[in-house]
Amino acid sequence: MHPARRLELIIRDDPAAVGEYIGDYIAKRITDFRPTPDKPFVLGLPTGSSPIPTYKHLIRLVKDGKLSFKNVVTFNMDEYVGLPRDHPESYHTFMFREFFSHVDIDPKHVNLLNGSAQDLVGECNAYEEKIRAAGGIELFLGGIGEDGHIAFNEPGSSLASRTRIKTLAYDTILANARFFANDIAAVPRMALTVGVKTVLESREVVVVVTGQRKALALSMAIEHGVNHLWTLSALQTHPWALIVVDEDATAELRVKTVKYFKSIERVHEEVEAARAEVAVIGGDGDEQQIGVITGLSTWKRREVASPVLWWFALECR
Ligand SMILES: N[C@@H]1[C@@H](O)[C@H](O)[C@@H](COP(=O)(O)O)O[C@@H]1O
Repeated sequence: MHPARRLELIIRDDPAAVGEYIGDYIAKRITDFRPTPDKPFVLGLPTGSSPIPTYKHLIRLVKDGKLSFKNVVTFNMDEYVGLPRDHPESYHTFMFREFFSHVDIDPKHVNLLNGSAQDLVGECNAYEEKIRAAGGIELFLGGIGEDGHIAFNEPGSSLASRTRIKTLAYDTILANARFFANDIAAVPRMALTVGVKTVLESREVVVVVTGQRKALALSMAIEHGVNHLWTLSALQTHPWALIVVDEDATAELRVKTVKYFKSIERVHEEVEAARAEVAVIGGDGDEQQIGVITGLSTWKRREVASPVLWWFALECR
């Protein structure tokens, strides 16, 4: 399948529906990839409350025998500096509590930055190297902060940044105080984070954005230019990016933007349904012919057999 060369926005009613959508999406990517021990699927993962419904859905799929993480290698986005690994709010603890302990992943395949490493710079450089050695990240799932940061790439982060130590913005410290019994003083001031460039280098990026408090960040990221003050906006330069949001997160978007992305999804679904009913046979390029295995009449009934849609079906297969 070709990367779709676009930034796509999918809107669902609520966080649970967003989690289901992303969970199914990731499950399909992993299954289609047919990972093996020699060719594992490399998945980037976030923390935060937004991805929890996705983790819940993925766990359900594994428990139902529909998905396996046996041949999946993961890299997490970030970790606080100075919190011991076993601290209840470390991202290491979060990931095992919310996800890894409930699926069939080999703990040896789990990679998290160590925010207590003696040499933090060395830790960051080694992490980048490890990602490279794993063949790069196939799909990076991300969340965002209210200030539009992806991972811990706070406003002003270079869009060419790589894994490094990052001082947290005061807004982020305030937002994360809820995980530290609302004690602002207890929130770490620094973190290790993959860079914007690290995320952009993954072959596909999927971002979850839910809740009205993320609405301005979503608008700044997709309706305005690429800007280091809203680091999620860098996704506009990625060839294969998907943002999945709930209705609340669309509060600051223009009606026109929402309608546009909803219409794109509708047409895409029509094309997907039609594609499922045809197969492509024959030579290359101009000689390529479309052979209908089933459902030509369905195509005709739907009146979607226009040259543009045929082209699209071919292009996206
Ligand atoms: N470093 C993490 C981000 O990776 C995450 O996206 C963000 C959002 O958290 P939540 O989903 O709880 O709003 O929290 C932290 O800042």
